[in-house]
Parts: sequence; C-alpha cells; structure tokens
Amino acid sequence: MYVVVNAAVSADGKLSSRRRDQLAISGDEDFARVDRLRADSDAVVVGVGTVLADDPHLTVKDEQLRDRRRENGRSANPARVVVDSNGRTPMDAAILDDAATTYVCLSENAPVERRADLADRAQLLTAGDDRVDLLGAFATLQEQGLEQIMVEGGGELIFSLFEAGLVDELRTFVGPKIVGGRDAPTLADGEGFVAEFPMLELEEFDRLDGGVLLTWCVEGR
Ligand SMILES: NC(=O)c1ccc[n+]([C@@H]2O[C@H](COP(=O)([O-])OP(=O)(O)OC[C@H]3O[C@@H](n4cnc5c(N)ncnc54)[C@H](O)[C@@H]3O)[C@@H](O)[C@H]2O)c1
Ligand SMILES: Nc1nc(=O)c(N)c(NC[C@H](O)[C@H](O)[C@H](O)COP(=O)(O)O)[nH]1
Repeated sequence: MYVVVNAAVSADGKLSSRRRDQLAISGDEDFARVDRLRADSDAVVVGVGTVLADDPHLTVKDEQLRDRRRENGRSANPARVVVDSNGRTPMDAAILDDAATTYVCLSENAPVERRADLADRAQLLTAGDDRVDLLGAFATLQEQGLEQIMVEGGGELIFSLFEAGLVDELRTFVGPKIVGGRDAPTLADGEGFVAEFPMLELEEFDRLDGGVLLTWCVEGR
C-alpha cells in the first residue's frame, strides 16, 4: 500500500477558516492536479469532520480521466473511504451516492442504528474500540485490493496518519492567502508531536496558481 496525503493550505498553514467551512485555497490548476491524483488512486480517504464541513463528492471530474480508468478495466471513480468512529456520516452525504463504492470505517462503539442505516449505502468496516484504529482499518482496505491511497484531509485525520506511521508522501499546495485564527484547522492538528517528529525529504517544488506545490517523502518509508 502507498499512502499520499494531499492538502491545500494558506500561506500561514491553515486548511480552512475558523468557521471550518469550505475555503478555496487551490485555483484551477491545482484542482486539476488533484483530479489527476484521484484518477490515479484506488481510494480517496477523508475524516468525517471533512464530510460534515465540506460534503465532498470525491469523484473524478474530468470525463477523459474517468474513460481512461474504464479502458484500464477499473471503475470510473476510485473508492471513497470515510473514517468515522461513531457513524456521524449524514445519510444525505454526497459520498453515499452511487457514483463509487464507499467504505465507512467505524469503531466498535458506533451506535447499532447508525450501522444499520449506513450499511444500506456503504461497505462498513470496524477497527478500534472508541476511535478508528487506522492501522487496522488500512490493513482491511488493503485486503480489499486498495493499494494506491490518497488522503484528502482533514487536519485531525492527517495528524493521526502521521502518528500511525502510515504516510508515504505529502503533497501540499501552499496558496497565496492569509487565513489566520488560532482555532482554524491546520494541516496536522490532533494532539501534536512533542518528540520523534516525522521527518520529510523535499522531492519537488512547482509554481502553480500563484502559490507552490511541495512534494515531500516521509523519511524512512
Ligand atoms: N484545504 C484542504 O485541502 C482541506 C481538505 C480537507 C478538509 N479541509 C478542512 O478541514 C476541516 C475538517 O478537518 P477536521 O480536522 O475537523 O476533521 P477530519 O476530516 O480530520 O475528521 C476528523 C474526525 O475523524 C474521526 N476519526 C476517527 N478515527 C480517527 C483517528 N484515528 N484519528 C483522527 N480522526 C479520527 C473523528 O470523528 C474526528 O473528529 C474542515 O474545515 C475542512 O474544510 C481542508
Ligand atoms: N485540494 C483542495 N484545495 C482546496 O482549496 C480545498 N479547500 C480542498 N478541500 C478538500 C475538500 O474536501 C473539498 O471539499 C473537496 O476537494 C471537494 O471535492 P468534490 O469537488 O466535492 O469532489 N482541497
């Protein structure tokens, strides 16, 4: 399995504003790059915080890219995965439509009635007692044949993936905007590291959309 985390941050490192609603940091070029990365992936993963804030669809937008996937014997869209300990994904969430297979990763503690509702629209998998155990969940995804994984946020999930040692590569678009706000989500939130910080090696940098795309590999992977 190979895990790429992709995110767009403001020049001051925020994923969105303190209102936590969707904020366009990327421009057209970066969104087109994200679309190509989705098309190259077997699954696109988000945390339920992102589903609740942004209601993303997580499908490939460019018809030619979807056609190319079909020509290669793949589904038009990659699978969608939401990490959702307590089954908070709303039934009308865009990721629960029939455009692609959707996996909802729950913890043992997810309410039974939420499981029953979600099971109508998604494949459920369970890992962890109170919180999704990411190592367990990702191992199950791999057993399902999902090898090339793209993560599209948010900050809580990205931190936990680094903490679990699951990230191979980080692609960060840094856009030309200051967002500010001590409570605004950043690329890696959670508890934060105080020692044994994951270290990165810069592989590439490219100018686009008035900002810069940084491609980092995680040291030791
Ligand atoms: N700019 C970007 O590229 C980008 C991308 C995605 C999201 N966002 C923004 O990020 C914000 C949402 O991020 P967030 O941090 O609130 O939510 P998130 O998407 O990281 O989801 C976090 C939630 O996932 C669940 N979870 C289950 N197991 C977990 C585990 N082991 N570790 C961590 N979480 C686990 C928990 O319910 C937790 O609250 C929104 O404001 C959204 O607009 C921005
Ligand atoms: N690459 C990127 N640049 C941004 O400026 C931004 N705000 C996001 N945010 C990720 C977020 O989850 C978006 O909501 C999905 O990228 C929407 O995906 P859809 O079009 O619904 O498939 N992602």
